[in-house]
Amino acid sequence: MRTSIATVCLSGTLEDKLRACAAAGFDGVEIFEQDLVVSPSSPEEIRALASSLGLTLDLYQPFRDFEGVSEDLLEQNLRRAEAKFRLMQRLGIDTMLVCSNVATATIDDDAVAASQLRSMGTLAARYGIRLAYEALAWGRYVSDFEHAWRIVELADHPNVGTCLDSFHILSRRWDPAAIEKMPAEKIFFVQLADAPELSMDVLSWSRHYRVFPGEGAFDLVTFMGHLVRSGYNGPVSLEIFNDVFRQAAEERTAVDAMRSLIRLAERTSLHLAEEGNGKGRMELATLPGVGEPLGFSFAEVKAGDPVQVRNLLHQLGFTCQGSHRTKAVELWTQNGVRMIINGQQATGLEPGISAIGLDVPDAAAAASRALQLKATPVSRRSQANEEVLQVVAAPDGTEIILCQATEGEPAWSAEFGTGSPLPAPGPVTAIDHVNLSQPWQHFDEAVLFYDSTLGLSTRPSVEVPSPMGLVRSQVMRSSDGAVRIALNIAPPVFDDAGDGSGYPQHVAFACTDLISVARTAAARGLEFLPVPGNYYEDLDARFGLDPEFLSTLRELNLLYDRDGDGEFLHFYTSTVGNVFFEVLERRPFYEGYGAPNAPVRLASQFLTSGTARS
Ligand SMILES: O=C(O)c1ccc(O)c(O)c1
Ligand SMILES: [Mg+2]
Repeated sequence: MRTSIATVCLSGTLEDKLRACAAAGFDGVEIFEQDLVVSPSSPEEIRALASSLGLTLDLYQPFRDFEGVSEDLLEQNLRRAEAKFRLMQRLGIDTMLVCSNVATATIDDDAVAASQLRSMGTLAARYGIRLAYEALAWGRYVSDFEHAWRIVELADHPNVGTCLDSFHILSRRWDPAAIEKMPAEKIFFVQLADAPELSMDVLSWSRHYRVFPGEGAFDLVTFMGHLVRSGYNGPVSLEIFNDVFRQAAEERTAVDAMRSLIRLAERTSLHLAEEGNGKGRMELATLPGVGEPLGFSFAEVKAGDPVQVRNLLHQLGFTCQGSHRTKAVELWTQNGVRMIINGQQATGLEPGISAIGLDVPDAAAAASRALQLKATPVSRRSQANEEVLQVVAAPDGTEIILCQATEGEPAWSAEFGTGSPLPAPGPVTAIDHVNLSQPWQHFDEAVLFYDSTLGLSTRPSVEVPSPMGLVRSQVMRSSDGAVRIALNIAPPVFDDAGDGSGYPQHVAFACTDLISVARTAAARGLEFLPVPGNYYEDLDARFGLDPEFLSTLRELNLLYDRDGDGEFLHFYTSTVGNVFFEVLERRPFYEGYGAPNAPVRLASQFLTSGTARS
């Protein structure tokens, strides 16, 4: 599959964009006219830069409002087109995107549109240029890709073909199966975009909310299946108009973009293996298939001064199982649940979640897959005869450690000298989930990262009101729920550095008896996150709880929820640095995360963090 990307997807100057696309591994780019018009570089310089970067210039776009016009206007439009053909010759680009007229068309007649496109094709042929006619979803008379195709057929000119753009097709819910009926050689170009389900006018949706494949709700795998079966083998190009990507660092966005295409190629290839690929010629690279993660192996908190984190873990029933032979690292356990306190290179650092260890069926394959998906490898300092761990960085910088699943204790735990005589038993049974705050500009990237590299899938996102603004929260989980990672967009008030780091994150432990964990913790002096009295009155109004039970909840600052048959009890510790802990009990078969209680937590954290205005 030849990969391409429109320069409009990225921030920066045209030169910045070209460098970022090349670095991310794209074969080519579409030059968006506006990027060229504002550039101080001449067309020849842009052509030379692209060539030196190994990028082909695949398309010049857009040419607007051409067809369906009066004879006078046609003449002007042809003159305008000819100027662009000359420019394209200087750039060395042979394909121009012509989008269906949205503004100046006055004649709703396919024969007229076709004959005007034919004239344009005859002119283009003199410059060796091909025209790819694209139906914009909000075109005046042509908004459907099959309609655009009928006009191309009527135009019947070798230099006039069509451009398919998944956004315009899927946003209008046209059936992409019709692509298979088109002769592949008349599909001159293909653009891909995904988008979240939104209820708004299609133009605003298209111009502001497109996302890379896999980050939205469109079925691009089926779309690609039809495309491959049509026999198309030209560039597959990303055209993403997105307000956030246009502000984010272009190198990262380009990598995110490439990751989306690599993942889409894999999914398409799997889909075609099931359904058959007809006359498909497109080569689709696959990736090492890896099973889903089986569970959390551990979570790691980095802390310059470990005292506060040690205290919290002790209060929650953990014991120190030992210090690492060679590093300032401690292993704390309870009943097989592992927490690492890492004091290496953490002098002066506020405590915060730095890594998550995931048990995977094949660590080497999982690491290879992640690297092929352009995850950033991380080398952790290790000495001879220590376990070498496979580590990649998630988009927010959290290190993801891919641990070979084993029966019993992992090999690396032998590197910790024995502290406590016995691993402590206790009611805590697992890490239930880890909650990570994401920089706002990398949220979609994070979702794609966890989906593509780890095989976690998304749950519907929720928005939680807090005193700092709405917090968007998205759970990614393995199919059996053994791994759940909740991603939150950090409200900017808490995020001075703009990288999510200012916002507290947490590890949630599942237990079998929340009230006993809370009582032990209280006896050991745990500072609970305080819960307001109003909350308990509301709880009583909603659920009519047994008065004794309600007063226990109130006494211990416990939160409560119910869904279907299941019940949920949980509490939060106070925050140290940037980390706090949650302990929860899922009484069968509660599947959620206590979403109605999230605003209570956020408001209480706001009041106790010193951020509140007095
Ligand atoms: O929003 C637009 O105008 C626009 C322009 C060119 C395209 O290829 C497209 O899909 C949309
Ligand atoms: Mg398009």
